[in-house]
Amino acid sequence: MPYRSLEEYNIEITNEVKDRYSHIISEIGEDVNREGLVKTPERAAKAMLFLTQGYKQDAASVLRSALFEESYNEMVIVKDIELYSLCEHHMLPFFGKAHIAYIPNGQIVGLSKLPRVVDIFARRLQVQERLTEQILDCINDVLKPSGVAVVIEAAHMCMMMRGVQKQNSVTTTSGFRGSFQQQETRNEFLKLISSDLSS
Ligand SMILES: Nc1nc2c(ncn2[C@@H]2O[C@H](COP(=O)(O)OP(=O)(O)OP(=O)(O)O)[C@@H](O)[C@H]2O)c(=O)[nH]1
Ligand SMILES: [Zn+2]
Repeated sequence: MPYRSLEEYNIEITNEVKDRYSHIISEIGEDVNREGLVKTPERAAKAMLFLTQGYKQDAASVLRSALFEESYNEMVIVKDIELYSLCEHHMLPFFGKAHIAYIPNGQIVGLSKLPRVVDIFARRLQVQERLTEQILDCINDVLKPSGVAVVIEAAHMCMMMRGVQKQNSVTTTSGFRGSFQQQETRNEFLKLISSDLSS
């Protein structure tokens, strides 16, 4: 296969996806040549490729890029990280918040890298359970902390706009490794993520 630059590759993929969106728009009974829809297949293709860009990103190397040796060994919590993902069953959004904690074991990570890891795994076709575990495992494998915990609370559009049509249900998933498997540590984390410092 001839060499293609990343830019050429992206243009090619965008065009492929765009053609398929054109077809879908026709199939649902719309006129793809109508003024408001002329650019829609391209916009939709770019949006879908943006929302699934996580396949091309390596969460572990993002974490590895900002590790610092420190003796701090208390709980570090980054809570209320907003997330947007796509459910793999309907390709409809699910969205909400992730809360992450870890207890360092000789090294800390740049704080911004935790939300970056959330985005990398969220920007794929997902189920909430696997998303939770992938974030957890990635942090555990790279930081090798004394413990790590992840809680995700999310609303699923496939349960709101269609199907069972429940507007207010929120799904919570969680995962705990190392010292978070102890009741006391886990409870401290759960208490801290449910507290609102501004009130
Ligand atoms: N466990 C889990 N299920 C999910 C997630 N996102 C969507 N689902 C569910 O995936 C299931 C797919 O079930 P199916 O019966 O094959 O699909 P369906 O006929 O469209 O189901 P309904 O949504 O009940 O209409 C549904 O129950 C969805 O609610 C997720 O992140 N985790
Ligand atoms: Zn779904």
